[in-house]
Amino acid sequence: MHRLSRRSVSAVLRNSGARRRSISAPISSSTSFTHTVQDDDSKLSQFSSRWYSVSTSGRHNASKSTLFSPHNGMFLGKRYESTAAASDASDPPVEKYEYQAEVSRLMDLIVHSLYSNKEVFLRELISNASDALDKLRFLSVTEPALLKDAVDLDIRVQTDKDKGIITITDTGIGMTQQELVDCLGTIAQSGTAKFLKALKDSKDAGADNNLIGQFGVGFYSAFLVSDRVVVSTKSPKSDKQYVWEGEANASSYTIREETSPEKLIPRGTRLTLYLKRDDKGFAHPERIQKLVKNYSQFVSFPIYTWQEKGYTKEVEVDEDPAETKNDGDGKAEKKKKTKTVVERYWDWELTNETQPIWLRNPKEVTTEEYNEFYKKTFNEYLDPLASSHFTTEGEVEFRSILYVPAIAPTGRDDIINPKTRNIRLYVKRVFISDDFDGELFPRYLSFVKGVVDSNDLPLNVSREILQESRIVRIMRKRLVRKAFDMILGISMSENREDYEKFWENFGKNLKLGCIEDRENHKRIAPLLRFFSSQSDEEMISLDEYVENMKPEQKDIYYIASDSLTSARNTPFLERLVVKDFEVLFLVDPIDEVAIQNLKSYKEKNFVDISKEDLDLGDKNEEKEKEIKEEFGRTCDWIKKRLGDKVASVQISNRLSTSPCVLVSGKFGWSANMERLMKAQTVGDTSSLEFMRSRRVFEINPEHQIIKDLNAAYQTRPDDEDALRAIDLLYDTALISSGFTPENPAQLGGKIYEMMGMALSGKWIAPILDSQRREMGSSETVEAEVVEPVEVGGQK
Ligand SMILES: Nc1ncnc2c1ncn2[C@@H]1O[C@H](COP(=O)(O)OP(=O)(O)OP(=O)(O)O)[C@@H](O)[C@H]1O
Repeated sequence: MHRLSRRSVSAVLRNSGARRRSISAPISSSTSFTHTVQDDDSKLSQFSSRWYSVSTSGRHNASKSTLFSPHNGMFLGKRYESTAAASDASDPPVEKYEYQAEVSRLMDLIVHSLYSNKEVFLRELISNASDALDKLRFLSVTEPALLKDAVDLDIRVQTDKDKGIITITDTGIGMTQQELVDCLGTIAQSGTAKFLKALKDSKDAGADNNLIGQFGVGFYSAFLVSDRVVVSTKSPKSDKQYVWEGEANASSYTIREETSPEKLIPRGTRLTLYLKRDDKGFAHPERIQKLVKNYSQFVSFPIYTWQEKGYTKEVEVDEDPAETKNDGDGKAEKKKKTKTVVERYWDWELTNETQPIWLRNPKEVTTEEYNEFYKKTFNEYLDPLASSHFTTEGEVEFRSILYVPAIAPTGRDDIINPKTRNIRLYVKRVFISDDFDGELFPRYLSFVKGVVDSNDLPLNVSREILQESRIVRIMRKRLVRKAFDMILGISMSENREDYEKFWENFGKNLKLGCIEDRENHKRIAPLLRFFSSQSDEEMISLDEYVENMKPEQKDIYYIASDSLTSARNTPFLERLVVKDFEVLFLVDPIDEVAIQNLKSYKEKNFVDISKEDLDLGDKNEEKEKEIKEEFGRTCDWIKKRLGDKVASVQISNRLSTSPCVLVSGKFGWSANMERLMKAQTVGDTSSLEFMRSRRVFEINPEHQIIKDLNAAYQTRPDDEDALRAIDLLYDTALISSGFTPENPAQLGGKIYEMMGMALSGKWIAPILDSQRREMGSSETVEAEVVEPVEVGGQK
């Protein structure tokens, strides 16, 4: 589908007279009358005072007239008809025009500002040339006669380093006399106008940005490096060729007809830049070649640069009479001598790749070519894991090749650094930028590399434009979708190792995506991988988990832990293992938050098995009632002893071998989360305290210790040993459930105390007995009972 290029659109805008001054009389000719201009545009008015002062200065003995566009009456500038030119009857008249006030201002800025990135001038001018060729190509579809001159569509850059001149010639659409005035004397709603606005804003904000580097300023960037610019142009719409001439610092320009036969061109535009003294270095052929390669490598028309070449050849050299041999017959044998010389000549050299790989038909590009392009463009030494080449059409059109690198950059910080320069944006094959901050890809996908070439964005797209543009938002959506398709492709590859490699390098990014990109949960979830209670050596996908679910299983279970070993051994697993329910092991600190953000997968909720109210689908209400009757009061007794340390004490349905476990509140933090939060908390710990008080102490009524405690409550509820056993049970459950004890030394003390009680002279008593027997005494010697040690003020 053919589309009008952005520049044609900007020309339309320019001609529409939007934001122009109001004109109060009908206009019949472009030059016929003077007119009072009223500036009702506040933005323009800041420049207009200069305009009026210039227009009334009248340096020349010239007749003045105000120019309006014949198409729409738009104000274009003022024209002086030079009397000097008119005096020579053989020369066509040179017409002198004032720049529109904004152009003067812009040129003034360009000339008087010290911009470091001057070299962008070439990119801008080549891009104008490429646009002119695009426009011609587009129009020739309906008007084939436009191509009747049979000249190739190309761009040629010639340099004269001695004189400091650069000539850029294209065979594009050219400009008529009127277009020269419209286009090179005025600024409409183009990027250049935005540039001026941004410049004003940045000045207001006190910033001194290198705005030309960011924006480009179209044609006027020629004055970054030139004192004088001559534009000689021939439009197929006109029989005549016109020459526009402007100087840096001047407030006016001239237009005349080209009459020298040797300067006539069949079609297109020739720009001659007379470089400033300090910028003559740009006229070195090698430098120009380098700039073309750097900035305009993928312009879709051939760009030739004028280069010196050489070839070697053998030439005969004058023979030395001393070396002439006599063959004995008296005849002298002439010995021919040659030498190798380098013959130098100048010729055009193709300097860009005319067909960027992304413009080619994907069916015709080999994997090797994609990989080569990737390595060359991104300075990579490994082939990518995957690539995707696509075109989008419709609302927004762009072409792109995306890649998933084989490895993550070294230094983990880089992984979620959006400023990775991984996406190179082109607008109509002109390289625009690779310096993005999440505009084209969310930061969690910033590892994806690639090129994006849009026809819909303005060439001088700035970060601000990118952030605000609806086009960019649509592009971003599509790019993200394509990136996911590409990753899904790796995950479905027969070679499981590929995805393992991907996961190892970029798994964290996808988990971050679960947290940051709700919109794409459906795309991210199938790509996640975890170890599980039934697969702790090979990670599984959520699909594999769901496939492996038992018929009576409703939810997807998980436990978050700091290591596989502790996940494997957690008491929370016990009943699930008995029931053969698989449990995901979330051992990466980010896992738990990621899963909590997902909430469910394929309509199955994620359930943390370390939290209150775990329902394993096997409730037996009668049995529960029975147990409650038997242990209910014991629970209350334990709660009384533990006080505020726990929210409640309940009978567990998740234990089989452990006596008890400490469960997090339904909406509280798991042990894992508590540990992570603790590591990050500085200062106020009130939320930690609160979460702690929400824990639930669950007891296993089948366990002997609990049965003993139940008996203790019924017989001697005040027994010190029983109460100490409750304390120790709590502390032990704290550790085995993954929490950190608040006072490890005190816990140590309690353990020693219990050990003392348990052993109570088990090995020493027989020794004492035998000693006594040896001494012949019949007295029984009491084994020394270890007294409880007081630790931290508590026995
Ligand atoms: N080589 C060329 N051939 C034909 N027309 C040209 C050429 N160079 C410039 N023009 C005309 O001059 C106009 C102004 O060019 P300029 O580069 O200043 O602005 P732009 O390309 O429209 O917008 P931007 O400010 O975004 O670059 C162009 O829109 C185009 O119509």
